[in-house]
Amino acid sequence: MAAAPVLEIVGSIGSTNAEMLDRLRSAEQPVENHWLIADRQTAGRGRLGREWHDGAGNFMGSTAIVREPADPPMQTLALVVGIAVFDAVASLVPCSDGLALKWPNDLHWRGAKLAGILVQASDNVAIVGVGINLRTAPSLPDRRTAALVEIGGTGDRDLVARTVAVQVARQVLVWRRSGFAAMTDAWLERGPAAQTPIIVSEASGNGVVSAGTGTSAGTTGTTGLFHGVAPDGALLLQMPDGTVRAVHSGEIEEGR
Ligand SMILES: O=C(O)CCCC[C@@H]1SC[C@@H]2NC(=O)N[C@@H]21
Repeated sequence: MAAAPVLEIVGSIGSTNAEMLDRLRSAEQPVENHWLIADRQTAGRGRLGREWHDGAGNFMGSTAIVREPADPPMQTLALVVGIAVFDAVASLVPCSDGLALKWPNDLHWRGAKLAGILVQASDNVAIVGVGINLRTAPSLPDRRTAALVEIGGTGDRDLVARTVAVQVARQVLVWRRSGFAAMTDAWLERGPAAQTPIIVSEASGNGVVSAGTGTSAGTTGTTGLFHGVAPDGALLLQMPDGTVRAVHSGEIEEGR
């Protein structure tokens, strides 16, 4: 069994991920199961170079996963943490029916974003950052957002922190013992239904670029059907001609 998590709580900070990366650069030895949690972030980061919006009473925390020689590929960690965050949140809401993972690692409530995960890996350490809207859902021009208290869940940040930390430790243990290939079913049980129409914008470097092979009102990207996730964490997209294509980085939205 993993040791009990240590929660280091700070007031205002730029970004818990950036702080953990700074600690790594200053040769501080990272310890697993240690979470740095901020009351507020002034420079929160999201995937693909986006900003992560700060909100009073929300959960914003990061931890380190230190690579062991026999560990599965680090790029699958983000999906593993997605499973953990799903389970943590599901245990803290009265009914989890509307919760779903969105590839690669967002958590949605009836299509509105509730939580996001940012994994930043160096050679042998992955910094895993988790943001969950507990009390404040930011207003964004391009997406719907939700907060846990709005859906009947807890607004107790420290309870959420403990629950997330325990679930992440649990899923990382499963990942280490069995590999992500053995966890794809667990991800799919929490993810979109097979054959859901989706539009994929593939990422290159830090930004999202359209693959440019299809269009839908106001959106460009590759349109296809959700076909699952691969053992290496890639999204499997079934193309209109029936072939299946693996997408390693990018963004999806539901199509029609
Ligand atoms: O959805 C995303 O794009 C990922 C969002 C990750 C946000 C968390 S909040 C704690 C940690 N610190 C950051 O700056 N980002 C992550």
